[in-house]
Amino acid sequence: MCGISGLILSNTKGMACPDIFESLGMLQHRGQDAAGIVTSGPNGRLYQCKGNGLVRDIFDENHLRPLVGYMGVGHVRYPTAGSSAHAEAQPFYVNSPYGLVLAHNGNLVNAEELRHFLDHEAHRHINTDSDSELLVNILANNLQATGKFRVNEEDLFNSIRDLFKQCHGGYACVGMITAYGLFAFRDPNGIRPLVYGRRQNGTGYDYMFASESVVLDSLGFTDVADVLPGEAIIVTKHAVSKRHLIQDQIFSPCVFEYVYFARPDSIIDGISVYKSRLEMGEALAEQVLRKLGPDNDIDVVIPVPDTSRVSALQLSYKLNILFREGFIKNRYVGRTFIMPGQEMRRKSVRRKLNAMALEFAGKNVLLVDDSIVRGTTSREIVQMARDAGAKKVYFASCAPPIRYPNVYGIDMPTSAELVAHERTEEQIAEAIGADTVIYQGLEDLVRACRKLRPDITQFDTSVFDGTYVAGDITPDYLRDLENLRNDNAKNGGSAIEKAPETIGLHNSYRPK
Ligand SMILES: O=P(O)(O)OC[C@H]1O[C@H](OP(=O)(O)OP(=O)(O)O)[C@H](O)[C@@H]1O
Ligand SMILES: NC(=O)CC[C@H](N)C(=O)O
Ligand SMILES: [Mg+2]
Repeated sequence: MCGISGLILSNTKGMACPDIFESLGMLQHRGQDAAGIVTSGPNGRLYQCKGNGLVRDIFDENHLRPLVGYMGVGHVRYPTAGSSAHAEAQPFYVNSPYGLVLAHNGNLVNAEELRHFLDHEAHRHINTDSDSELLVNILANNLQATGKFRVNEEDLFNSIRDLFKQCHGGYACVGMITAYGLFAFRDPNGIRPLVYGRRQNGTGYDYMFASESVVLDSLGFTDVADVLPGEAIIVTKHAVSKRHLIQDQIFSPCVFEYVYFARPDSIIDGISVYKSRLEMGEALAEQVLRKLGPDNDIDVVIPVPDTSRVSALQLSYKLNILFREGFIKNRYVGRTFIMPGQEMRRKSVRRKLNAMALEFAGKNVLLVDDSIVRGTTSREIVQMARDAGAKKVYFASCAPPIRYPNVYGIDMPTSAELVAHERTEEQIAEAIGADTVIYQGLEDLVRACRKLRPDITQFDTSVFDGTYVAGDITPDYLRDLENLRNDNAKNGGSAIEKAPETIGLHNSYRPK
């Protein structure tokens, strides 16, 4: 689940890069593998800095100063296609036509078909295995077909409309065309989130797009709204234009944004992530009562930091059982689920969380997490609770059992890696070492999210029910994906994939 942002200032002599840099820091929880910024400076020159690492690893003052220009695009990456190579760090650039830059959050499910088309029919060279490079080339090819010397609004809208028909899957994108303007669009099902807002600056307005509203709040943008599914927005020095380009798809935002990905202080598609998590806690409390009964023997409710905190607090309130922070999080260790490789994820849980014996010794504890995916966290956590002296360990999850791969931008390509795959709740409890597991029901989860937007009739819930809203997801497709992206396959990257340099634009990043 990458994070994207784009900014165009009203003052064409200003520098967009400091705010884009700030935005990436606020989106870091969406991708920890790579970060990048491309700006459009004087005389239509593009400047980029991108590479593998956290935002703070990639950018310092020396890297930011050369990123001149009043307009730019930023990205933090969590790979879901291709590899973690430097060359796949975003934003992506293609020179023809016009000088085009794109940052992508999501995942395409017809990448092979697009790759074939770009090779055989469009005759475009694709230099990496990234699906985002395909996306930017499809857009470039559509623009090229207009045959115009300079881009205009109508041609850009038409090219994006065609892209909506060609590209299947999840994609929220922010891009720019040199010396022209910034643009953004969101896939016809609106699977991945994207918001925008404006900020008064002298006599004009700055415009910013971002994956999450927290960016816009913090940087002083107002009039925040969602880019709608199938909508494209173009912002130039002179005008802001919106167009709804495709209407026949069912809006299906990803429910996992509310469960785990997004920051609680973001509002996505009109739904406060924080409030949805309170609702999840409330509904999960009912499940606990159903499974363990009102006369249960739970002594204390303990959240698994960080994401589950909001829900766990509400659950304990509803159950009228003491809430305690039994696990202390090392604030310098990032999110474990989005780390590459199982060994790294497993070790990180121990480095990240430490159990305080005084909250566990001799007690029956109910641990609450937002989700159980591979079971990496829960397995370690349950053992840590037992080592700290817990008598019984119940484990409750704010999300239902995750049994199916994700194909729209969450790196869960392999059902066999999921702890709930082909296991009953009893078997899951055994696998993670808990006395009992308690899961949220899918209907309750959807209800928790819909409460503030009852008009959203459908969410992408594919990881829970195997129903895929976009693209033709056949068993063969899932089998190929599994072979390509299971943990073992990913660990065998080639020397070229790991090469430190990217080709293309002047790159101010130098590995330290
Ligand atoms: O079953 P698993 O494969 O372990 O995945 C699920 C866990 O991973 C996530 O935590 P993460 O550490 O990524 O982020 P957080 O600090 O925001 O909770 C999530 O919140 C669960 O705790
Ligand atoms: N998580 C994402 O949004 C990933 C974007 C894109 N598929 C990549 O792998 O770079
Ligand atoms: Mg967690």
